Amino acid sequence: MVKIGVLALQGAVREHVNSVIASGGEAVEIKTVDQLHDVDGLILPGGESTAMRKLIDQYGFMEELRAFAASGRPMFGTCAGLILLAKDLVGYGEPHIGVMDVTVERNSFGRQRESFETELSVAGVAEAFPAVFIRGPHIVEVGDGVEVLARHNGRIVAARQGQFLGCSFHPELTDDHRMAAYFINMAIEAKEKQFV
Ligand SMILES: NC(=O)CC[C@H](N)C(=O)O
Repeated sequence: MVKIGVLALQGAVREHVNSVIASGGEAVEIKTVDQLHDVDGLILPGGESTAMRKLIDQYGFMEELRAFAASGRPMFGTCAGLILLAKDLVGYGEPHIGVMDVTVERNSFGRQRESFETELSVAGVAEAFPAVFIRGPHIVEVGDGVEVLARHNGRIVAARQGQFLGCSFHPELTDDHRMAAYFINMAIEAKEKQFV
């Protein structure tokens, strides 16, 4: 069994923990840097990326999150978490963790639709996945080696680059746990590779 950490500084943490458990994984809330050494994959939840960034700096997480990425273990950013992973942010100076080769724009879906649910085809995950958007970002551009997994109205809203998975929506807020299951599989595969 793989152990998945959920960065627990701010945002929709508990829902991700429940979703991982429902998919047959073990889940732990990550509150201290040391706990990162003990997990096979890491989920960066939705919430508010600027608030999360402040706490990341305050608790000395930044260097360790980059080291986590460099170790090859999978990372899954949902909504604000995707913003944290992106190498480039539209109109927003320096990136945060800056490891996934995508350019992300924040708050992409207009005011009257700040919050909505829609069904998406997510490659390799589901033909009709219930996607909840809450002031979500979208991916403007992807680098080489990034696979687009889903679009909404022509905009990229889910992508994967090897160990990195990102989506604009909140897969943990419904009882469809196929995104969590997909990520657990990424962690299983990455762990198996270490032992070959
Ligand atoms: N649901 C979310 O994670 C919203 C993201 C938020 N709008 C941000 O820019 O960080």
